[in-house]
Amino acid sequence: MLVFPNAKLNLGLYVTEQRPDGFRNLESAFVPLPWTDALEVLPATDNALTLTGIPIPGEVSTNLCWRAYELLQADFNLPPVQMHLHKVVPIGAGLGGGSADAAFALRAMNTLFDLKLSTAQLQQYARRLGSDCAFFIENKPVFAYEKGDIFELLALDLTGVACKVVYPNLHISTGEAYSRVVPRKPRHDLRASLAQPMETWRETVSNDFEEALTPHYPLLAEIKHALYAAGAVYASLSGSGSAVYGLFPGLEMPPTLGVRHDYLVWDGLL
Ligand SMILES: C[C@](O)(CO)[C@H](O)COP(=O)(O)OP(=O)(O)OC[C@H]1O[C@@H](n2ccc(N)nc2=O)[C@H](O)[C@@H]1O
Ligand SMILES: Nc1ncnc2c1ncn2[C@@H]1O[C@H](COP(=O)(O)OP(=O)(O)OP(=O)(O)O)[C@@H](O)[C@H]1O
Repeated sequence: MLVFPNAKLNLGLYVTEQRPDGFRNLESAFVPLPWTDALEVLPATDNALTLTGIPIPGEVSTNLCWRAYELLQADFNLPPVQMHLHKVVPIGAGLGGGSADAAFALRAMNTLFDLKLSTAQLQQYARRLGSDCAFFIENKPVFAYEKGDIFELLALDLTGVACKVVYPNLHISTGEAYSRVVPRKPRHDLRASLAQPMETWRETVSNDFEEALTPHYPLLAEIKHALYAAGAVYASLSGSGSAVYGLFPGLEMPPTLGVRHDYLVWDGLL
């Protein structure tokens, strides 16, 4: 079975509270971004995970696709699988790429082995693999809260909006990013702000990681500025970075951007 795990963008992100379990509560909106990896999962006689594309740090046995298999294997005594992951979405980008691989692996095995797990059950497994992971089970625009893994569906349709994502070849680890943010009350009601026209978001929809990380990584502000200068109606850091995106509603494709040629750029329609 061949699946294409897509990335996500965060529209607004408020880190609101330190939790007793060491994590933070947050409020954010997640939307799917059609920048994808490719993952093949096949029943096999021996277990294997092979990798191509962008190198993934760490042992293959710690890969989130593998950990997804092990979670289900422990409960359902699955046969061996052969998996191949072709990695395209940059890592440490705030795009949830690793989480998507894990969620799509869970979904693929649910189908392949006819496990009959419900959406809620798959989300429960996904939560054990990472805070972002559960989003990719339904993969629809949501308002997310608590650890970023409890959702309310959002009536926000950005389908067809031209988007540009710039990854400045800078790996920001999620843990490091959180350690730089001091939790505080949300500055705006995110759901109310997102219900207003996109032209207003620049003033009302912000990402707490952007303010905390920009003094350490000024290039994040430079990219955002370049996106606005090119005509973006809204631009922001995604998640804990380092990818910065711009939205260009009404265009068939985002304009070209004068950024460094070693930056990785994704252009397309949401
Ligand atoms: C920044 C976001 O991408 C926004 O969507 C997510 O909150 C990150 O989710 P993720 O990459 O799946 O993160 P996890 O693998 O669950 O956690 C990595 C590390 O980030 C911190 N972390 C993560 C999520 C959260 N709600 N609070 C945290 O403090 C913790 O230090 C944790 O050890
Ligand atoms: N399939 C995978 N793809 C990417 N990273 C993986 C994968 N499996 C395990 N990892 C580990 O997860 C780490 C990446 O997590 P990180 O949270 O920084 O990035 P991400 O999942 O790409 O996106 P985000 O920054 O939104 O969480 C890597 O350093 C790698 O060791």
